[in-house]
Amino acid sequence: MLAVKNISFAYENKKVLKRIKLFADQGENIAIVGESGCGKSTLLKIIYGLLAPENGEIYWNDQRLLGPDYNLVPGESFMKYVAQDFDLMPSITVEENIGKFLSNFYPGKKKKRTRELLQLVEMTAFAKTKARLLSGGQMQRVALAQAIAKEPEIILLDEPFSNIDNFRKNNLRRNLFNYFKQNNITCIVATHDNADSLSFADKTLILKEGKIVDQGSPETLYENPKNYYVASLFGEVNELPLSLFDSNSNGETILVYPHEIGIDKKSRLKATIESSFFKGSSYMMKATLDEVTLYFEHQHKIENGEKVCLSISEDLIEKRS
Ligand SMILES: Nc1ncnc2c1ncn2[C@@H]1O[C@H](COP(=O)(O)OP(=O)(O)OP(=O)(O)O)[C@@H](O)[C@H]1O
Repeated sequence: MLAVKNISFAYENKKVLKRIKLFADQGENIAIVGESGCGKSTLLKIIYGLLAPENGEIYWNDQRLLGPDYNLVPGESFMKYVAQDFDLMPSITVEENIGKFLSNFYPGKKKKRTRELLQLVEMTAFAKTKARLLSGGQMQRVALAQAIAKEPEIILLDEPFSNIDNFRKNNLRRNLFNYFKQNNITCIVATHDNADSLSFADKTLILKEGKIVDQGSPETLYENPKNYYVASLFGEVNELPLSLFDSNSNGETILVYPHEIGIDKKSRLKATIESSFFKGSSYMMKATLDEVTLYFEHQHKIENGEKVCLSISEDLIEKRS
């Protein structure tokens, strides 16, 4: 188990992390999400041992991780870290870049493992290509293969798919996160990508200005967001005055995702369409309702200026208010 206990950190006198607590079981996948600059990368660097915390302790099982003030070479043998800037050796091939993390003692075993890793990150076709000729996304895939070459017990990933095109990203993400589960590798991933934090995380931690403001299963955080900040990390969300639905309300607001708003001719909530955005499987409609701007999803495009009656289920209003 990874136990991060009350970590605080400042760059010179700029406080960046405040009393962070994080626990991850063996094989657990934890996503750290939050706005840019909230301290996600800094937290990973501290866990890995690149930065020394001002206060607090980190343990892997019963072993205290002492950090850069005690280790000449950062990191521990059971832990790997893939940063946003991956440093491959430019003048050697992809397979050599991966192979340099494997033992030369059994050449047959090394070859087989390199092949496996190339397949996992879908880079087999580039095995003989020099690293300097790769695109950013291809380099990122090689860096991921390097990190898992020796089967770490825990892996720290900083925006692991940020340079990878959508075409490959979904498959690669499934392959890797399944691989971690199958091999019981603990994974801590700092991410802006909802698919990482919603679809694959066992637990999501929400960071704001260096503090954990909420944590829980992705379903719980998504269904019962504590506030607008939490909900907005998962995508578009409306913060609507409760007075739209309940005349007795006292300035309270309610969070509603666009797909939770429907059209119902019997509803008294009459809105005017302002614009529409094609999203592939649906349209995101921008509308105004009593001078409030809101977004809702609809299967078909509706023309600007048209009036529609919108509805939100009473159960949802009760749950979120
Ligand atoms: N080497 C540094 N020296 C001084 N300040 C730094 C340094 N690195 C990061 N910071 C500051 O610390 C804060 C946290 O940065 P960090 O990179 O951890 O955020 P992040 O949540 O990972 O951001 P992003 O999502 O944009 O990668 C930011 O305000 C950043 O400007």
